[in-house]
Amino acid sequence: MAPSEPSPGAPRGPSGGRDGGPGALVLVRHGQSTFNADDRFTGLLDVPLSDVGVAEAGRAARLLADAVAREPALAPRRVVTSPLVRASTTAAIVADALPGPPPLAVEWRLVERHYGAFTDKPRDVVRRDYGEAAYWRYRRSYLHRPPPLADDDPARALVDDTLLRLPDDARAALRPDAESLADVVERLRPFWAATRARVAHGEAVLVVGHGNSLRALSVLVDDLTPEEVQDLDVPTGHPLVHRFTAGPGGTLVPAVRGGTYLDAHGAEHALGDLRSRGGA
Ligand SMILES: O=C(O)[C@H](O)COP(=O)(O)O
Repeated sequence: MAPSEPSPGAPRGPSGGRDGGPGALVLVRHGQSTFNADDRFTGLLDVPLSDVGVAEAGRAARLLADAVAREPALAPRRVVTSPLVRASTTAAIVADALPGPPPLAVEWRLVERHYGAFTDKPRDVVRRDYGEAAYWRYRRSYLHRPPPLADDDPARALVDDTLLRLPDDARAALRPDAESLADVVERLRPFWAATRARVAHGEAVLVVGHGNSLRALSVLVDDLTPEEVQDLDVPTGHPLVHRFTAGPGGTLVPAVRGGTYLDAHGAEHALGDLRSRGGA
């Protein structure tokens, strides 16, 4: 994610949680999926974790359990996950390692960005077919939507299958053909408002999502500009802790903009690898 620099003017000090201040937000992108391993666009397809991904989820679980043992205020009272199986499997593995264990809640707003016509396509094929400039624009820009998923595309039935399993309000709110990152930010706003209120009241919340749904959530958490989020990447299976101090009117002031990885060295290594392949 973004370099861990203090936000200008942000008061220092850990999240209070049990001592009366705000709680914490822990973000985890699911472990490597079978499509991540094959370098294919996934979007709304419901693909499982690879064996590497299961191991990454186990590592995330150990990292967070160790951190909670050192700092009990970090213990999530709830785990909120995207309904897609790569995320919900990761969430279950991590939750099982935590005291409680905390209950799992499913939140459709955390599903991955709808990648439109790119869904199910190998990244190198899209790059070849659309050209270098368009490939990067569609992947990294804030406002551009990928070309729409056509009705006769074989991926259409798979995406519809996912959409059918989501609640009615999700189907009404999600664009059926493709999403920009800005679209994902908009659908996450109500989720962040509810989560921010919990954190402001001292709760620690663990959120398990996807490369782009977590990039979009970070826009809201850290008030990132479109330029800042363009360079933001999220490695698989690395817990990222956001701590806050209380701001005016129940707002949260990030103590460290971009948050802090529990395994900073490992996350940096994973980010280098991810960036060498063009990011999430
Ligand atoms: O291919 C995609 O949809 C994204 O780039 C990554 O999605 P993921 O975080 O669900 O792997």
